[in-house]
Amino acid sequence: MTDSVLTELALGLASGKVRIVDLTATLSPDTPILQLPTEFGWGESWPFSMEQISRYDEKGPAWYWNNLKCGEHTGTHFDAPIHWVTGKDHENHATDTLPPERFVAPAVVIDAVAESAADPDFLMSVDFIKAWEERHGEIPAGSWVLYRTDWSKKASNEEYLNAQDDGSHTPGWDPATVVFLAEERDVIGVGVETVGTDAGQAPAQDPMFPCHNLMHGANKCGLASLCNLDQLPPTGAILIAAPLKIKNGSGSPARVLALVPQG
Ligand SMILES: O=C(O)C(=O)c1ccccc1S
Ligand SMILES: [Mn+2]
Repeated sequence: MTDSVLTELALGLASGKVRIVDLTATLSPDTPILQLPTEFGWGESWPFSMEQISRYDEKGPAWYWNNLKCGEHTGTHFDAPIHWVTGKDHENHATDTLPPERFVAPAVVIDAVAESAADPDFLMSVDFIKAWEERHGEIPAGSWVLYRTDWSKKASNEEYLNAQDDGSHTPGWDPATVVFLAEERDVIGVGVETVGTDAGQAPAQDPMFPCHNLMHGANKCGLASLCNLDQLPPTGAILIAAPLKIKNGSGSPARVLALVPQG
């Protein structure tokens, strides 16, 4: 009798034929957060903070716990379609109403490390995607598209945010690429290593913040501040990425894992 597919998965995990890769950055008060232009409420989204309630002491003799405070879009996090005005009218578009089927899905990884190292304002084009598809096949519908830049390996928050007088300079998307992925390839959404799914110079793009505008407008999702994408194959990984089930939430910090076939 053939084993069920989940039995096969369990055997694969036990044997190491399926490896689990953690794509999540550690969440701490040092976690870098998005720097928006001052006219867009910069500073209203708080850095992550923890306030100890007790640690096996007079306030809690047998327990250790903390209060947490942060914005929804902090650290490695999930963007729901409700996050953007263009996604506001979709159904089941918030963190508590998104279908759970969106939280486990295949992922492809597009390597733009060299391009984004050469130009921090690199915008991934449709031609760049199509050249990738020539090598790896068409991006399957229902996949996450992960944008590998190795940005998560930057030595400091300053280098990671790469803020200059005219804002941050970090890679992102040509608007046409977002439309192509959302409409021609029907992806679940895109994931990036940078602090947000859009380029640092996205406020000056047309439309402003095109990945948020067009991806959430198409009822798609986003993942930001991912790490370890260098440990994933171009195709074949399965992503487990779920937001906290926050009522009417626009997003939330998430633990993002990849199941990667070995050998
Ligand atoms: O979703 C985010 O984390 C994000 O990048 C963002 C949040 C709010 C406003 C603009 C942006 S660009
Ligand atoms: Mn976000």
